[in-house]
Amino acid sequence: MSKVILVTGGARSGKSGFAESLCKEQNNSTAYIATSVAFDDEMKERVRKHQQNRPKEWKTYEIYKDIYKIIKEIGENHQTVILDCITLLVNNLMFADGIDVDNATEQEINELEAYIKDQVNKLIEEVRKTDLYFVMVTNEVGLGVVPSYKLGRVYCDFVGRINQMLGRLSDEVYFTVCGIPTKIKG
Ligand SMILES: Nc1nc2c(ncn2[C@@H]2O[C@H](COP(=O)(O)OP(=O)(O)OP(=O)(O)O)[C@@H](O)[C@H]2O)c(=O)[nH]1
Repeated sequence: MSKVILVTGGARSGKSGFAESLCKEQNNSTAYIATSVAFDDEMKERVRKHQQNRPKEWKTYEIYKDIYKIIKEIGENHQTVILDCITLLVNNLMFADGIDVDNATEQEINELEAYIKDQVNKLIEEVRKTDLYFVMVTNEVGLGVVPSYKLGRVYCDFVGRINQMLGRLSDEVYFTVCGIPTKIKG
């Protein structure tokens, strides 16, 4: 039976490190799903350090679209998965494959959100068919003020609602503040 865990928190709250420690405790074959795309040199350097610092035995998959399609294969070869992170998955689906949000109609925005939710739902559905210990990292993006520009508001709405959906679908949820994780579900 699978176990699905969601770790949320602000930027630099220690959420990725905590999620990795949960996976290390499992002490078995682990896959790392990276949803980020390194666009600039600073991000490339960040990614390089992450790769250097995680256990050499972990297998890395760099993917943000149709992740559900590789879950069966991952489930056959690994027992544990860390997906870092949901926020960049939403970001990339919005910008790489999505629409010009600033000039989009309400219907186009609703369709884009439905598409991203469908990607996330299918992912969890596939995970539930496996015995994976599946840890997802996300950002708690809505703790500040509501952005004054449309793109920011749409992004916060998408991530907030997808986090709520994942909160419902996860067996355990942790909230990380100042490097301290607190279990808020399970
Ligand atoms: N493409 C790619 N991205 C990676 C890889 N390893 C890590 N990342 C990305 O690095 C990001 C996490 O980096 P950080 O900015 O250091 O962490 P953070 O989540 O903001 O901060 P914390 O809350 O402290 O964890 C995630 O979005 C990952 O997708 C990799 O091998 N390839």
